[in-house]
Amino acid sequence: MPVRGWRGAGAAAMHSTRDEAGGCRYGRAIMTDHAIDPALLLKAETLVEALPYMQRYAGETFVVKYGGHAMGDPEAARDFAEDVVLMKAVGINPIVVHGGGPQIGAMLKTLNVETRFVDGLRVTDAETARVAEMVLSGSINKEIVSWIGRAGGRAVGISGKDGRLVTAEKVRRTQRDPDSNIEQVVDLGFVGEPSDVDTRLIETISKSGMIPVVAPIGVGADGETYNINADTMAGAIAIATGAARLFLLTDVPGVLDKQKKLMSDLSPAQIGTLRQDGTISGGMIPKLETCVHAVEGGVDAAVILDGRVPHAMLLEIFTKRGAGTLVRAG
Ligand SMILES: Nc1ncnc2c1ncn2[C@@H]1O[C@H](COP(=O)(O)OP(=O)(O)O)[C@@H](O)[C@H]1O
Ligand SMILES: CC(=O)N[C@@H](CCC(=O)OP(=O)(O)O)C(=O)O
Repeated sequence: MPVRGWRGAGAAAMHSTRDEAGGCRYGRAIMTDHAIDPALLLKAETLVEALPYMQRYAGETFVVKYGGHAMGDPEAARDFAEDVVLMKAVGINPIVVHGGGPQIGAMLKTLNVETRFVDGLRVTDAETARVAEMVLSGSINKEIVSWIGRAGGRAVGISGKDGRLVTAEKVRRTQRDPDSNIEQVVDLGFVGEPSDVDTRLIETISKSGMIPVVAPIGVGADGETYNINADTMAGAIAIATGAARLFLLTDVPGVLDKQKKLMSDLSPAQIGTLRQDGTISGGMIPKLETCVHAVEGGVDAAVILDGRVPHAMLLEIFTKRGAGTLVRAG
């Protein structure tokens, strides 16, 4: 199945058929005696260009991860909410999973709690877990619900704890000591990874015409609260819901190579190399691990997109002018 308009043979065929049948509609219209505002005609063209994509994606689930770095600007948040509401209006089932790393960092700073990351994951003691849940499930989750409401949609804000959506287990990481070269276990505290996803609650919300907005907090087998990287959470939900797409919105144009040039397509094998040669670091590590996991788990494609670009998702889904880094299984 073609995954992007501008790379998909199917979409190209649809466009050429339309051109052969009707010529350029904009060109044809200005041949008449009635002058029609060209800007309006361009708008109509854009809608017609979107039609085959709307038809193709109706009924599909798209998981959208909205990163903390992409959230800062109110205009970007409004654009993001409009994109999600538009997707729902044309029959796609969007599920929003949000981050909030910078916002958790700011709150920890206010509270004078030190924080550090290992491979893009925040080391989380009991106090940090409490703050992370407060910021993610409390303020950020409800803010996104409000933005979607303002854009004319209906959203329900939940975390992985609700309806036991995400059961988590403790992440176990090892790191090689640079001096001794010995592999050592690193204790990240209450950092979890999804071990089970029960999709019933999000399916109920989606089927009722509403948009689920999920905070990346999970619950352990004994009821402990786990702080989960939001990319990891989004990937697990995308696999469990059989999503066709996973969008990861962040604050860079996509994955950049060592010369800072955008890498527009990546396979899981190439991603392994990027990690080994140090091209990717920090938050990009869990992001790309998630993309690999998702496409190997059945998601058609995962795309890392610049959330600062107005309507980045609409351009990616409904036009030939998508951008970002697209990951597909080998
Ligand atoms: N090769 C790379 N290309 C692009 N970004 C990279 C790369 N390596 C590391 N990064 C970092 O990854 C960050 C995105 O991850 P993260 O900070 O977790 O964002 P978010 O909060 O949106 O999930 C970028 O801002 C950038 O600093
Ligand atoms: C374990 C872990 O690192 N959890 C993340 C959860 C939020 C997140 O992932 O937010 P972004 O997507 O904005 O980075 C954290 O505490 O920052």
